[in-house]
Amino acid sequence: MAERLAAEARKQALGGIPGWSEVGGRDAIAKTFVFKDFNEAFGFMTRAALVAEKMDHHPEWRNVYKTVEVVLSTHDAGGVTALDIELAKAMNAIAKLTA
Ligand SMILES: C[C@H](O)[C@H](O)[C@H]1CNC2=NC(N)=NC(=O)C2=N1
Repeated sequence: MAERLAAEARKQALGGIPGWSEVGGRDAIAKTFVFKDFNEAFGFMTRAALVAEKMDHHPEWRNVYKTVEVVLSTHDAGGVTALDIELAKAMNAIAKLTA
C-alpha cells in the first residue's frame, strides 16, 4: 500500500504541480479547475475518470457548470501519497488538453 508522504515531501511534490495546494484541516490536496463551459468541464471529468479507474485511485470532486473542484487523498492511507501526486499530475495534463 502507498505510504503517506511526510510534510516536507508533500510540499516539495506540490511545487511541481501548478495550482494544487494543501487542504486545511485534513491531509489532502486540492485544486479548482475552471473551464470554458460545461462541455469542457465534463470532458475533463470523463478523461480523468478513465485514468482514475485505471489507477484504482479515485478523486473526491464536485462540478458546478464549468468549475470542477477536486480533492485528492488516499483513504486507505489516511493522507496524501505518491498516488495522489500522480493523479494530480495526470489531471493537470488532461486539463491542458481540454482547455
Ligand atoms: C479496494 C480499492 O482498491 C480501494 O478502496 C481503493 C479504491 N480507490 C481509492 N481512491 C482513493 N482516493 N483512495 C483510496 O484509498 C482508494 N482505495
